[in-house]
Amino acid sequence: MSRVDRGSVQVLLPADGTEPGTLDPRAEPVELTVPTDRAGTLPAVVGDPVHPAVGDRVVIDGDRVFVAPRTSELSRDGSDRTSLEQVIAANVDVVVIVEHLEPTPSLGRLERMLTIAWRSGAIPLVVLTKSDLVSDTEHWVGEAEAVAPGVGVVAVSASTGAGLDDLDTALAGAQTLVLIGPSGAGKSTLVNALSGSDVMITGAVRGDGRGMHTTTHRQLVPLPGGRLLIDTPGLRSVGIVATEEAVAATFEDIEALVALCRFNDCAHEQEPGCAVVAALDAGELSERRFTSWRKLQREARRQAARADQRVAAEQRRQWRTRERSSREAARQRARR
Ligand SMILES: Nc1nc2c(ncn2[C@@H]2O[C@H](COP(=O)(O)OP(=O)(O)OP(=O)(O)O)[C@@H](O)[C@H]2O)c(=O)[nH]1
Ligand SMILES: [Zn+2]
Repeated sequence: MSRVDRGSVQVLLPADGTEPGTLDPRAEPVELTVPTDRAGTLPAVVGDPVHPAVGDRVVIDGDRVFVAPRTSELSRDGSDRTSLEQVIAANVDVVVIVEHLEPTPSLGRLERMLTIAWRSGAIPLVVLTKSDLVSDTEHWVGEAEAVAPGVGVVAVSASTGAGLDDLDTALAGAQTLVLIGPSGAGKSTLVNALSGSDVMITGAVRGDGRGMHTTTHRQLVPLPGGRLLIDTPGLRSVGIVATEEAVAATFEDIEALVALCRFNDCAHEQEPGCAVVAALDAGELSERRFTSWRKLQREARRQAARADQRVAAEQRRQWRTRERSSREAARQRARR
């Protein structure tokens, strides 16, 4: 699925003669517009109808289109009361976390983006950009590796081409990518470098006298080598949708310490036998990382509580509706 709009979605079909299930960027794929139902959903291969997202794969049976089960979901916090989370990209293999080396990278932001990535079910990869502008690239690669245990870290420069081969190697086997990162980190530049052409002329708006229309910008871009890049507007403003599990995955090192604390319910403050405080005292764990862990944990808990509240509110609403209709039914029975 290459584009999701209100009322319809665009599905890219492989051009004739290309391998089924792949999109060759040289062969112009066939685009199919599929209307959604009034609730904005499409039937799924398995289970309830789903709100389609860019990256969804479909199964076509005659003139019916079904959404295939997803391998991963990148979500943001739903803004309305009916959706707790809004899926903005589906079936992403690798979340490329883009952070600039100049200005100085933010390790806290890396941790935040790692939590988003782990939450999605995709594999994160950290890319430090603009290495041509700094002389301490190796230092920052080390820092990034320390905050991202088990995650690949690559430094690149789109200007000189340094590191682009390493990036290509690190992406081997990844079919569908998204790039997240702060504005100006060099995401669009990186995509153009990966694709060898300017594929990222995005968000163009055209006026034709009858109001403004955004030109059909493809939200899924086929890259050379059979890769797909998802670039939806929602991604640009992706807030954190954290869970405690995703935070734990991001701070694996601290979780390992927590397991060593003497008390199961250790708050890592004054307790005797606290392995976290011991690591802080020994300088093996930085205050910065400890504070960042605490902060993201608090956010995850707050989000879970908010989600619970919304579920409860929705249940109350459904209960009131049911109650009203059973009262109505009782009244009609009484009239007869
Ligand atoms: N020197 C240098 N400049 C770069 C490099 N990569 C990107 N830039 C510059 O950084 C600026 C921002 O790059 P973009 O690719 O537009 O950044 P972005 O992450 O897509 O930004 P948003 O679209 O705002 O999210 C541009 O002026 C680029 O030319 C690099 O490797 N080296
Ligand atoms: Zn402890």
